[in-house]
Amino acid sequence: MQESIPVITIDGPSGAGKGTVARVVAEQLGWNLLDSGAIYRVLAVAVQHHNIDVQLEDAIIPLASHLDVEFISKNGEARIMLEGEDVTDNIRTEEVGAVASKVAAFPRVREALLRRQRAFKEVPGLLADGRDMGTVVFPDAKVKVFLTATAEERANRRMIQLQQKGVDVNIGRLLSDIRQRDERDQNRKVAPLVPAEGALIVDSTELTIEQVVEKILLFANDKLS
Ligand SMILES: Nc1ncnc2c1ncn2[C@@H]1O[C@H](COP(=O)(O)OP(=O)(O)O)[C@@H](O)[C@H]1O
Ligand SMILES: Nc1ccn([C@@H]2O[C@H](COP(=O)(O)OP(=O)(O)O)[C@@H](O)[C@H]2O)c(=O)n1
Repeated sequence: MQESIPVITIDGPSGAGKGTVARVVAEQLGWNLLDSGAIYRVLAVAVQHHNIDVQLEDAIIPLASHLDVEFISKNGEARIMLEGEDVTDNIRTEEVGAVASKVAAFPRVREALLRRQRAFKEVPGLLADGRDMGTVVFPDAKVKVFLTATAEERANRRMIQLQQKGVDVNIGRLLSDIRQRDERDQNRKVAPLVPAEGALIVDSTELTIEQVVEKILLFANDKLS
């Protein structure tokens, strides 16, 4: 029964560590993983590829409904394909993140992506990360977490992450991009970024990845037992 499949949601702002922590927890539990931000990012790349104006909700809806995205494993590595093209790396730029947060503000675009996200709920369980996993997509999830950190710490983490990939970065620009994205994600009319009711709020500013994972696993064990 679909209803009995357990779900853990991790929502929060950019750079809080959601993706990293969700991956580790999913591996430890042997559960499936939904990186919902990747879907919005793929849609952003599709909008760019098809030269669609990012302001035009009506033009983006059909693209969202028929988004030809596949999450596959190639040589043991998780890859993301858009219309047959490997976009795993292109979707991770700050520019694509900014476009993703613009298309994500359209209610009917979000609606068009709902079913696709819910389809990730499969046995033995699901770890879902994003902005509205606990509030809208999986409101019945037994375990909900809101992971955050200061904007300065998140910009710093993003800087280190980009530098490791050999990308030249400006910390001032990163911080202002993160603040703009926070502002858009928190203030949009539909599915704004807010902690779900009953969510465990974890501020990771002063915590290591291992400490965050431990807190979530303890909370999950308690809620699921
Ligand atoms: N608690 C932490 N302390 C230090 N660095 C972290 C922590 N959590 C995540 N990171 C690093 O911060 C960067 C952004 O993490 P990520 O999981 O991509 O965040 P999000 O999915 O919330 O945007 C990654 O390079 C990750 O390794
Ligand atoms: N469930 C989700 C996930 C992402 N998004 C949007 O998609 C953008 C990119 O999401 P992401 O999770 O990949 O971003 P990062 O936290 O990795 O920077 C966010 O800024 C949100 O605007 C959303 O609206 N709802």
